[in-house]
Amino acid sequence: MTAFPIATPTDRTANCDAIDRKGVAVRLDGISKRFRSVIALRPTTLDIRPGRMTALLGPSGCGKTTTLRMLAGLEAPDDGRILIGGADVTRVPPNKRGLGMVFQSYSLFPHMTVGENVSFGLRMAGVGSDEIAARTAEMLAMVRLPHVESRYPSQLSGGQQQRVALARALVTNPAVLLLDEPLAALDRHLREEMQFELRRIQSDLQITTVIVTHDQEEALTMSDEIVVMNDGQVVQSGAPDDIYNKPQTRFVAEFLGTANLFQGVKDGHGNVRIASGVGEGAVLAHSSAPGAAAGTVAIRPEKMWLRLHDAPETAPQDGTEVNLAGRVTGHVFRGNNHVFRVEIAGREAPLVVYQQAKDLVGAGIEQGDMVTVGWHPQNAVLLASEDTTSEQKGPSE
Ligand SMILES: Nc1ncnc2c1ncn2[C@@H]1O[C@H](COP(=O)(O)OP(=O)(O)OP(=O)(O)O)[C@@H](O)[C@H]1O
Repeated sequence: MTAFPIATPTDRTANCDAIDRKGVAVRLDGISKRFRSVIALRPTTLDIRPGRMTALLGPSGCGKTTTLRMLAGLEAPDDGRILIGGADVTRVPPNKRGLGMVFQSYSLFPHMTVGENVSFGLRMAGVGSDEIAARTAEMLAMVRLPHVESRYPSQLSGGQQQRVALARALVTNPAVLLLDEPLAALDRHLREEMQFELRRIQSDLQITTVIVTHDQEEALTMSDEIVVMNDGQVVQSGAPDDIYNKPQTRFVAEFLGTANLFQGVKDGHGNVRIASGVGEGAVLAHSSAPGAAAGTVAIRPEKMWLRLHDAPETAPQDGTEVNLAGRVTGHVFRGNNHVFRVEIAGREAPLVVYQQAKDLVGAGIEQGDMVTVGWHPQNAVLLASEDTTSEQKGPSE
C-alpha cells in the first residue's frame, strides 16, 4: 500500500494557489533535521530548478531520503522553510502540496486494477467519470501501457508496475514529482530502459522532478542537475558534466566514477607540479586559483592515454603533456573499453586507465608490458585543499 497521500487538483487549488503548475521552483531554505543524536541533515539551502530533473546523489545515510521526505511533508524539518512555487509549504500536509511520488517498492494497491490504481487520485478528488476515463487512458498511453487497464498489479512485470506507479503519480497533474530510488528494484536492462522512459516523460511534461539515487550512473544519465550529498550536507551541485569533470573534492571525484590522484605543489605560475617521486616537477594540472600551496590533483581514467614503452607517440603531443613510465599489472576488457592498471615506481596505488578498443588496435598491450601513461594537464583538476591528505591513495575502482 502506498505510504503517501496523493495530491488532488482540489487540494492544490485550495491550498497552493500561488503555485503555477508548469515548472515550479522549489526552495529548501535553511532546513535541517535530527533524529535524537543523529544529524540526518545539517542546515541546508538548496534551489531546485523549475521544469528540470534534479538528482540527490550520495552514499547510504547521507541524508538524501530525509531531504526528500521533508520536501514531501512526510517529515518536518527542525529549522528552516520549504517553498514550492514561492509558497511556504513547511506546515502544509503532504496531500496538499501538489506532489506526485514514486517509491522503490511499487506501492500499487494490489486489490485494484491498473485502471483503478491510476485513477485513484482523481476519484478521491471527485472528478467526473468521463474525465477519469479519458485521463487514465491518457496516462497509460504516456507510460506506454495502453492495454493493461483491467489487469491487476500482480499480473505485471516490475518495470510495468513502476510505469503504472508513475502514471498514478502524474494523473493529478502535480506541480512537483518526487522519485525515491524508483528503479532500484529493477534489473539492469529494465533499469536502463526506464531511465530513458522517465527522462522522456519528465522532459515532455517539463515537470520539476527530484530523484533520490545512490547510483552515480543513474544520476549522470538522467538529470539536469546533480546535488551530491555526504554526511548530512550538500558537498557540490551542478550540471552532470561539471560535477564529473570539475569535482571540487576528493569525495566527489571518487563517488562519481574513478579518479587517479596525485599530490601536487603550485609553482606560482599557475601550474601544479608533481611533488615528488617519478615525474617529479612535471606539470600535473593548471590552476591559478588562490589557496594552499599544495593539493590533490585528480585525472579521470578515460582522459589518459597508454602506449607501449617503445611505441611511437600516437596521441598528439605539444610538449605540455605528462608522460610517466610504468608497468601493466592488470587488464580487463569491458565490451566498450579496456581497463588497465598501471604500476608506477614509488607510487602506492596503481593508475587506472581506460582505453577505447579502437585506440588500441594493433597496440597489443598485455599484462607485464612496460608502458607510458600520459595526459594533458588541462584535463586534470586540482581539488579543494581540504583533500590534501589523500596523497596517492588508490582510485575507487
Ligand atoms: N526515522 C528515523 N529515525 C532515526 N534515524 C533516522 C531516521 N531516518 C533517518 N535516520 C538517520 O538519518 C541519517 C540519514 O538517513 P537518510 O535515510 O536520509 O539517508 P539516505 O542518504 O537516504 O540513505 P539510504 O540511501 O540508505 O536511504 C541516517 O544516519 C539514518 O540512520
